[in-house]
Amino acid sequence: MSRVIRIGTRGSKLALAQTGTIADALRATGAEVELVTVTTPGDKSSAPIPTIGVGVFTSALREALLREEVDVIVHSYKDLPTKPEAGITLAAVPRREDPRDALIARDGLTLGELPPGSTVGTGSPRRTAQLRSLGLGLEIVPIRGNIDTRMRKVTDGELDAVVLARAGLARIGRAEEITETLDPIQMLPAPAQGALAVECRTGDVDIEHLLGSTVDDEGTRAVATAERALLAALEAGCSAPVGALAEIVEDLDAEGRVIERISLRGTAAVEVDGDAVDMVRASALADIRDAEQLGRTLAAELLDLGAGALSGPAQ
Ligand SMILES: NCc1[nH]cc(CCC(=O)O)c1CC(=O)O
Repeated sequence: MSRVIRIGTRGSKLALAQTGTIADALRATGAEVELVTVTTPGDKSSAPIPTIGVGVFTSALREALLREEVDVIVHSYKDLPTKPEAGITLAAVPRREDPRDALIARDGLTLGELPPGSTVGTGSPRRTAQLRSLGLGLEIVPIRGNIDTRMRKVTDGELDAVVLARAGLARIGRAEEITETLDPIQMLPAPAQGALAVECRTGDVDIEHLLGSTVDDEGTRAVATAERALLAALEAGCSAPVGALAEIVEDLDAEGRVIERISLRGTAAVEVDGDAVDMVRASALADIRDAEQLGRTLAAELLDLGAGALSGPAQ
């Protein structure tokens, strides 16, 4: 392709690392690539995300794309609103990193080793609800800021621990400070956590094909589709925090041939007796081509189990 490909990115260390992987992959095909930094309201405000709303990190990038200031934009997939945006195409979902959440605690402690009353920082209603439902007597402290700012609260002794996405820590080179990678049995990640979403303008077929043939990963797209379909269906029916994790598993068909299926686990919070929080959980298996339907079916099951009795945005 003879034109220079302009990739829009937020300026944070994490965003630059994520965009850098896409830029490198495109450069490896011989393309000429330029990075354009876009500041978003989410970078300027320090208000809690549930207050300023989902989309704070993504709308400014999409506006720059639609104004033709850039040709490609890269998001953390989990930060994208579930509602599709007119004029914008999801051109690639690259192979995802480890989707799990991670604990960074003082003195190398694991979750089970933190004494009751320990302070754990997170701004995520999903992480808060799941930590509470573990019944460990932890005190959850709302925090915000970039990954380095959050980690500093542990090194400075202000908090006993923080919970962050493993993928983000790996991308900025701080994964070795993780003291425990949380098992999805205890902590289901956010839908599409660890995955990137690479968008271009609808109709920009050169770019769409280039992205589709260089950085798209079919398996990641399928698991992210299942997780996001679950989130979208629950957003429509409730406002509880939601966790989801889909994985590709090998199974046998009726004739005994090995086939790939998607296994999906989901959780959502339910309020019991005032402020006590419980989580409902469910899981299901489907053909890899039925990812979207699988997400919707599991969401319906969670709603039947009582998901949605809690107020606050799903994130
Ligand atoms: N909401 C902030 C955000 N968006 C993406 C990541 C990490 C990378 C990812 O999950 O893909 C993070 C930080 C975190 O949750 O620890």
